Parts: sequence; C-alpha cells; structure tokens
Amino acid sequence: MTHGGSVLDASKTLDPAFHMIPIIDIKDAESPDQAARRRVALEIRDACINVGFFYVKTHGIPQATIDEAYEASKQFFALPLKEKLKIDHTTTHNHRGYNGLRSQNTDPENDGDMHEAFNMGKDHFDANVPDVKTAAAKGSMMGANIWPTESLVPGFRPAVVDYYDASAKLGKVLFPLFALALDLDEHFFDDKTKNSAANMRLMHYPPQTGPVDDRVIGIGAHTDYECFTILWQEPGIQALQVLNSSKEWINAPPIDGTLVVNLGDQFERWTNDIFKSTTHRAINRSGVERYSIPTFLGTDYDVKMEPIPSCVSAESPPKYEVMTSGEFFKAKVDASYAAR
Ligand SMILES: O=C(O)CCC(=O)C(=O)O
Ligand SMILES: [Fe+2]
Repeated sequence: MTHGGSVLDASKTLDPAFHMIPIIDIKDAESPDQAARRRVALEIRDACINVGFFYVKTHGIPQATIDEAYEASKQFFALPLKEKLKIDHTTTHNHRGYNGLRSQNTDPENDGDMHEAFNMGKDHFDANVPDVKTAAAKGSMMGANIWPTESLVPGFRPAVVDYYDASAKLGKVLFPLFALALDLDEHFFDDKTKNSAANMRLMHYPPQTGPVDDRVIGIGAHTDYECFTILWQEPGIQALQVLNSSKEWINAPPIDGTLVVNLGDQFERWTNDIFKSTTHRAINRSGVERYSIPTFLGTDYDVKMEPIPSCVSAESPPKYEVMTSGEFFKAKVDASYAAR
C-alpha cells in the first residue's frame, strides 16, 4: 500500500450518484489463485466506494437452507400475538426475541416501523466468550437467544440456526475480500471476528395499501450499524430502496440466485467514510405479506474501530471518535427502540 492509498484516490475521482446496484459473482472468493481473489475484491471495492450496496452471486448458501428459514419465518409470524409477546425483546437486555409492529423506529423522523421481527444471534458460545451475565452487566449485546415454544413452531429453531450459521459462514468469506479491497492483508479481520458478533433478524412486513402515512413505513430510512449486512429478500416483491447521492431512491429488487450485501456504519468508521454506509428503507406496497432476513456482520464487541491507515491522510484526517464496536452498536440499537 502506498502512502495516501489508491482507495482514497479512487474515492475522490468517482461520483456515487449510482442508478444501478452491481451484481458481483464471488465464485472465486476462495480460489487458490490470489489474482482471482483480488479481481473479486476490486469489484467489491468499486461497489463499496460508489454504492455501498451490491448483489452477490454464487454465495454458497444452499437453497434448501433458505427455503427452510423462510418457511420457519412464516410459521412464526402466523402465531397469535400473545404467543409472540411471550418472547418480547423487552424481556432481554440485548433486544433478542420478538419485536412487534411499530415497536421499533429506525428513522427518528418517523412514527414506528411497519414490520415485526424475530431477533437472534449465535446460539451457543465458545468458552472464550465472556459469560453472558457479566457481559449483560456491562451493557453488552452478548447473551443467549430466546425461542418460541417448540411445539407451536416445530423445527423453527434448527431451521433458523442453520440459516444463521450459513450466513455467518458467508460473512467469513466476505471479510477477507473487504480486507483485500482496502489493500489490507486478507487476514486483517480474522482476529477481530472470532466471537461471532453477528445478529440476524427474521422480518415480516404486512402489506401497506391505500394511502400510506410516510412516517409509518416498513422500515424507515436508516443506515445499518455493523460492518456489512447480508440480506435475503422474498422473491418477486419489490420493497427495498437505496438512496443515492442525488437523493433519489433506487429500487433494490430481489434477484434470483443472489443476496444483497450492504455496508454499515462500522465500515464507514474503519474507512473514514471511504466505504459508504448507504441509507435505505423498505416499504411493502405489493398487496401481499413480505418476508426478509438480514444478517448483520460486525467485528467482536471489544474491538476498537481505529481508522485504517490507508484511509486517512493530512487532507482527510480521522472523522470519528475511536470506540469499540460493542459500545457503538448497543447505543444505536437501544436508540432505535427508545422512542417507542
Ligand atoms: O427488509 C429489507 O429489505 C431491509 C431490512 C433492513 O434494512 C434492516 O433490517 O436493516
Ligand atoms: Fe438496513
């Protein structure tokens, strides 16, 4: 990496008023040929600097794993509200479990998101992860999952955990590509992502028809909080929109055989804004139910987000206070529920 860095240079010369979200085939992500891996990383670099969103093709998550999580999700949200409320997120310190319609407000200008969700994270912990109770006392996002009664949703937990594990594994494939995209050692994030700080949400958006209050939409305009998100969207339903620098909303429809990847605020902080954490929202005007599953991949909660040297210079001094990813993430998530 040269001083000043090609990443920084590129960000100065390109205009991110995108109208299309690129599709990137990551079949060579783990190729033994370093040049092939680097080619994928360069495509990712362009997308990260200009768009903050891309679709990944050949992502490796088996269709059966997706189908089972989708079915499990439909089964869960069809439960009576009183059952879902038995695992309400307010019973946990880290917002695991169920959040009902309008219980979250992602855009502070809005009046509650028109989605319900089931929130979870890694379902078992390695011995080196801090004890759940200690972590909770420290206000961490660590902690166990809570699950609906098995007999009400048979097979829910294994189906959800399988998809979680598959998307976390895809995250492990993507981190080295992001590192390469930043001209870092491919293993840069390895020791920063040992404890699976990945969180996942099953989301359900009821259809919104007729006049819709702009302040009550599926999920209000927001950026994600972690390094990046892997998003599965129900096929055939347009709902997700991404804001470009001309303040136009660009549709991000589901595309067969792909998943959406978008960057979050942690990467923006690591890269001093060179990687874009792009604003997005979702509104379901399709007339039918919509389901989606985002998995949010961040670094371990005790990792300090220090700007990557190639991303700062005399002309571009560090913009962000250095804090741990856990402090940052908890503050953001708490705030998204606070006003409700
Ligand atoms: O459901 C979607 O398409 C988007 C969800 C989202 O942006 C989020 O949960 O952060
Ligand atoms: Fe999001």
